[in-house]
Amino acid sequence: MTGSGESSAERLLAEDGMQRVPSPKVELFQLRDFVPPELCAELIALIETDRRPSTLADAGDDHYFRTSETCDLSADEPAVQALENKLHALTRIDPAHGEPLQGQRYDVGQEFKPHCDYFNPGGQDWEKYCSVAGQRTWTFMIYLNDVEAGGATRFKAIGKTFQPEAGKLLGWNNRRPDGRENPNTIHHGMKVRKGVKYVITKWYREKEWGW
Ligand SMILES: O=C(O)CCC(=O)C(=O)O
Ligand SMILES: [Fe+2]
Repeated sequence: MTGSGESSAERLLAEDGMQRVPSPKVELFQLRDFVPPELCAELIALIETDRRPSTLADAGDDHYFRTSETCDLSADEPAVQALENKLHALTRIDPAHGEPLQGQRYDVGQEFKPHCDYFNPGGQDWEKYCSVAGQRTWTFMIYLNDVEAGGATRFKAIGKTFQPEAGKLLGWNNRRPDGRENPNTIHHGMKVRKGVKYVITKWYREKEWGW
């Protein structure tokens, strides 16, 4: 355990099958089959049970910005704990720096418009969301199912699009090498055209989350 909110490219690339997007503009990784099918199914079932409309920091007046449904996944659930353990083994980030795992469900037509996961320093919500735990450091996102059409995640600054694929993990560093926020991490959870899309997102913080 590192005792911090940090992972590293070296650590992630030590994992069999980990692929790094060959761009100097962002530290972005993909790992297929990170979550086995049975665990994906259990996590989907939990999201189905608990979902509610998504909310958003700094959303302004755009109610169509994030139209998916969200669910905070309770760490008391064995499936959630199993995923937390897998993430810790992979990233070595101290779990105390993690926000609770968040599940999302997108129906046909729903999306999460282009955004960065970090909070805007000096933005309206900075004090509210960052005063205790600090900025977001790394994001890890897992697709829980294959989607019939649409639902890809597009990183437009680097021209890279990922297709949903059951069990596939994406991970990226939200900061540049000098520690400032990296706008090249901008990404778009594109509209689902057919079927339903389920993902789980894990965001880590500079400091302990405090729960
Ligand atoms: O659903 C996606 O493809 C993107 C999700 C996302 O950007 C997030 O949860 O922060
Ligand atoms: Fe995001």
